[in-house]
Amino acid sequence: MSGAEAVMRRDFAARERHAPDEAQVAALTGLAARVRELTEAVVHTDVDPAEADAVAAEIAALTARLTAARREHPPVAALGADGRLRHLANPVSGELNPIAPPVLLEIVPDGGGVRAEFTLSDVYEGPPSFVHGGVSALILDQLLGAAAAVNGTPGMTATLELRYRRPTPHGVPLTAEAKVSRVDGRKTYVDAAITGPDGKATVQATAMFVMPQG
Ligand SMILES: CCCCC/C=C\C/C=C\C/C=C\C/C=C\CCCC(=O)SCCNC(=O)CCNC(=O)[C@H](O)C(C)(C)COP(=O)(O)OP(=O)(O)OC[C@H]1O[C@@H](n2cnc3c(N)ncnc32)[C@H](O)[C@@H]1OP(=O)(O)O
Repeated sequence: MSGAEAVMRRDFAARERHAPDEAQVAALTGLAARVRELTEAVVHTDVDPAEADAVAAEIAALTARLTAARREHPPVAALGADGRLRHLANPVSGELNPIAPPVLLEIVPDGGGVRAEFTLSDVYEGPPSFVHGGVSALILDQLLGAAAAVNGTPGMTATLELRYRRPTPHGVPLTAEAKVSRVDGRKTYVDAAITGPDGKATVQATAMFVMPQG
């Protein structure tokens, strides 16, 4: 067993024992949604410095309340009741993670890979009016990895190649799709793209995932 695999297995087992129940997931999903609204409000606010200081003090108090009962690790990915992989704390798909848009993935039937429909707010802006290229890479890495996992050949991202064809607009519906093209032993090759509302690809990606030895 490789070092990375041993660490992941040990970590996974520790987190599985402390998975949140459904009532807690529902409440924390609502909490994360409010924090996303807070992030957007912080990015756009034009309040004066005294008001910003007063709000910061209130937020610090709220953070202390949440920290009163703290998990050692974020919740682990788990199989949901519908048989889908739920990445509750994932920075792309995690409904409990305020930094995730979230981009919720659907499995395309009959080996069609995975897809997602989502809209990114200007919190994710890079160039004016457009999505940050690193955010597009993050989302694509998640879709590519999920397609490899859904194919039954999960792995760690070993290579990720991106082609930025057109700027990706924020504030409009986007689609992303990923599908396995080839499996060669422990290596899985996957293609993906983000498509704008006009149906044209804005970013195309190819990745290779390697299942750690053992
Ligand atoms: C318990 C294990 C679970 C592992 C699976 C993990 C997750 C799957 C579960 C659910 C996934 C669901 C959704 C997906 C969600 C998110 C996706 C995001 C994924 C990430 O965000 S992940 C973080 C970024 N990622 C890393 O942090 C990787 C760091 N790295 C390593 O952990 C090792 O480096 C590793 C494992 C990559 C290889 O390690 P290794 O020891 O197994 O490799 P080894 O040397 O045996 O090579 C075997 C053959 O692959 C070729 N090869 C290897 N590496 C290559 C490279 N980079 N470029 C070109 N070729 C490469 C060799 O050339 C050889 O090829 P050949 O057989 O032809 O000679």
